[in-house]
Amino acid sequence: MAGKRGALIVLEGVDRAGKTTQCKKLVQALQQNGRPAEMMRFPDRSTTIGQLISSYLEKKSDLEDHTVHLLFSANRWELVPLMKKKLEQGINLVVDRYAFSGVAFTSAKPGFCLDWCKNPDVGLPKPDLVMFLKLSPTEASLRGQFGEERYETSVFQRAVQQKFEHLMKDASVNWQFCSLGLPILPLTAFHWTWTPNDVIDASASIEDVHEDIATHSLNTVSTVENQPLGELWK
Ligand SMILES: Nc1ncnc2c1ncn2[C@@H]1O[C@H](COP(=O)(O)OP(=O)(O)OP(=O)(O)O)[C@@H](O)[C@H]1O
Ligand SMILES: Cc1cn([C@H]2C[C@H](O)[C@@H](COP(=O)(O)O)O2)c(=O)[nH]c1=O
Repeated sequence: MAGKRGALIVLEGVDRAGKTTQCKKLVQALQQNGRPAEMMRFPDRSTTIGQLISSYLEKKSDLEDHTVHLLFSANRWELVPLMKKKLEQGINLVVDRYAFSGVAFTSAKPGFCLDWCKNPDVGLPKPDLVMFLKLSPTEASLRGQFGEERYETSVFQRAVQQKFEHLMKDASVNWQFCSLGLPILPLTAFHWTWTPNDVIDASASIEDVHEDIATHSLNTVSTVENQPLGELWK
């Protein structure tokens, strides 16, 4: 590797957690700090594979569950050469969802184990930082357009959240946590406000969440620029 490489930064979370909003703000902030940055998102609905996925998510077509899982993964793999090229050019990539969504959403369906779901994504470029935006399904369901696409029910999102929590126990991944939103019912308070030691102190405001995300990202960008890119789950 000749020069400094860019960082691979991923934002994850349940639907409507604010990932896209924060990715856009982070790209702007990095650029304003003199760090080249671009946003990518998965699924990337612009490719041929992405269009199959999009039609499935919009409930215009049906796909067998294993098949759509592999399509989501293929959609990431088809973008790997471009991702590596940009990272080698020193461009920081801010990615809206990645393999963790792939595993969390499919393994929330009956009959899917975590290991089977992870396998197709083993060896993808490993994120230097994965930030998880935690939002209760109740609050998510109150945000714009929730319910239009497949998977957008509170029951399913709750199952997805549990799968994410399991994935976050994997210390081989550089997780950072953001806790958004206040608990609505006292009984759920412990669950939804629980955060591990390594916490981003995020409030519900877009600006406050952004500040935390930007701080962690700038640290990561500086730290990894001379380090080799890793391989996920290897
Ligand atoms: N911190 C926040 N507080 C209140 N509303 C927010 C916050 N962040 C984002 N929103 C709003 O919530 C909605 C969903 O935001 P956004 O599209 O960024 O989420 P997302 O996680 O990318 O959603 P999805 O994964 O479902 O596409 C938007 O209407 C956005 O303006
Ligand atoms: C990457 C990925 C995503 N999904 C799910 C998660 C969401 O419900 C949709 C994508 O919605 P967005 O508004 O475009 O973020 O797809 C999934 O099931 N598997 C995946 O790998």
